[in-house]
Amino acid sequence: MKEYETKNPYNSEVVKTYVQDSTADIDKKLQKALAIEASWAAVEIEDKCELLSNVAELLIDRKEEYAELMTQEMGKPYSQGISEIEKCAWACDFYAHNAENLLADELIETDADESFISHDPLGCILAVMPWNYPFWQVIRFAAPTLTAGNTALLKHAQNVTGCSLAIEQLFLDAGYPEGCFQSLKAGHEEIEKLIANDGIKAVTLTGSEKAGKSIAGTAGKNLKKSVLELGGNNACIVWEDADLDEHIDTMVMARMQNTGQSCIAAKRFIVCENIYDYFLEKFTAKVKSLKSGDPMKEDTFIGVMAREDLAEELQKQVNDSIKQGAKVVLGNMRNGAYYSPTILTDVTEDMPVFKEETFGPVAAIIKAKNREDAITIAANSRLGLGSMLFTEDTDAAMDIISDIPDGAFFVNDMVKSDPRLPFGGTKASGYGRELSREGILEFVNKKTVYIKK
Ligand SMILES: O=CCCCC(=O)O
Repeated sequence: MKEYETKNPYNSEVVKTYVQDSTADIDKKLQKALAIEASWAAVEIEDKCELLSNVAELLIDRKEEYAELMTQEMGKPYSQGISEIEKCAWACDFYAHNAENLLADELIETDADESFISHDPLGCILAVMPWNYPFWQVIRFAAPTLTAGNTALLKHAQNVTGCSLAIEQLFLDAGYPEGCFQSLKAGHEEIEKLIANDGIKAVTLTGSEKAGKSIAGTAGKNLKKSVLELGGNNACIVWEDADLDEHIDTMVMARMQNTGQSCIAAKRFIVCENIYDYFLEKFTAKVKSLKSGDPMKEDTFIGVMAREDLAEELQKQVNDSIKQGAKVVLGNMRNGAYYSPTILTDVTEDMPVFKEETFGPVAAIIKAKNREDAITIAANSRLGLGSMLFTEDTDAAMDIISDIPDGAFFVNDMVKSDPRLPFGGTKASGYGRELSREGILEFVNKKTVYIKK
């Protein structure tokens, strides 16, 4: 029997001790999922959507409880936890209202009497999810995937096991049949075995590039589909005509949300030299004004990082960049899992804070000669989740859409997910899309039906 603890990163107190699932426990859960696969797939779409509306309602009723749980387990500022749960409810409402249309047969005229694409569920989908948005990342996958008629097994990050079990209970309380959505308390070794099992039809991962390579490798070897949402090193490009008075708060939010622990955060600020000094002055002033502290307090914006080792790793990336010539304008102070909001200038393209994803409150600022130079610097990344551009010249912004090699391009706003829009990356940020029509169609059999009468 293997036990593990979840720990509050703010005060190091143990939140709870759990017993890890054995191989037999995991198999039992898989068998339970398989046992209801056909009956769940046969439930009318209207009824599935009603259950999803129940989830949305319960999320809103329980948002304080769930936000507190996230704060305890991974240090998310409470108020940002409330917003996360509200966003989960939004995604559930979106699919509750739109799934029927999105899954409808797609008629295609051919020389058959009738030809169309139908969308059948695949079966049991394995989801491997990270700790940074413990509810949102799961709901982003589960709301469309269950509504398409699949069942799901969730392997969540161990430090958010309480959230993982709360989500399982949430689906049961909303009226989903037992076995439709189950949480595993499993280690990585079990996941490899599970992917190879015939009962698992596909796998989705939100996580690191290393985890992506391993999971996609196992999935590929077993001819299973995978969707990967991996890291990001998003550029925030600031052209010389950007309206900083209007947008500086958004730019700061783009980097510092969730204490900087977000794949889609702005990590590299690439600023045209004509506006550089004014940008740095305003950006620094705003970052300085962010309140750090007890993540349970309503007015705390910067909490602790989810684990002390993550804060240490981040500080190492910063210190290695300083050795290569980066200058600290603000921050670079660590106390346990707390890492103070940090701004680095004189960042060059060979430094860790430019080349690697920084998963915490660190802004790397790079000066660009002009608009073209800024775009070239931004595109120099192995990752391709998204880019944002701030400019008053939206015609010029439209002209460079195809120069942005990422999964998303936002102009005068931060890269963010929205249930109505596809979400996913290119290059080492992964493949496949979540949310919107694209997301609900990732885990269906797009069956060609061709009928001659
Ligand atoms: O780490 C990834 C964060 C994704 C947040 C979102 O979907 O908005």
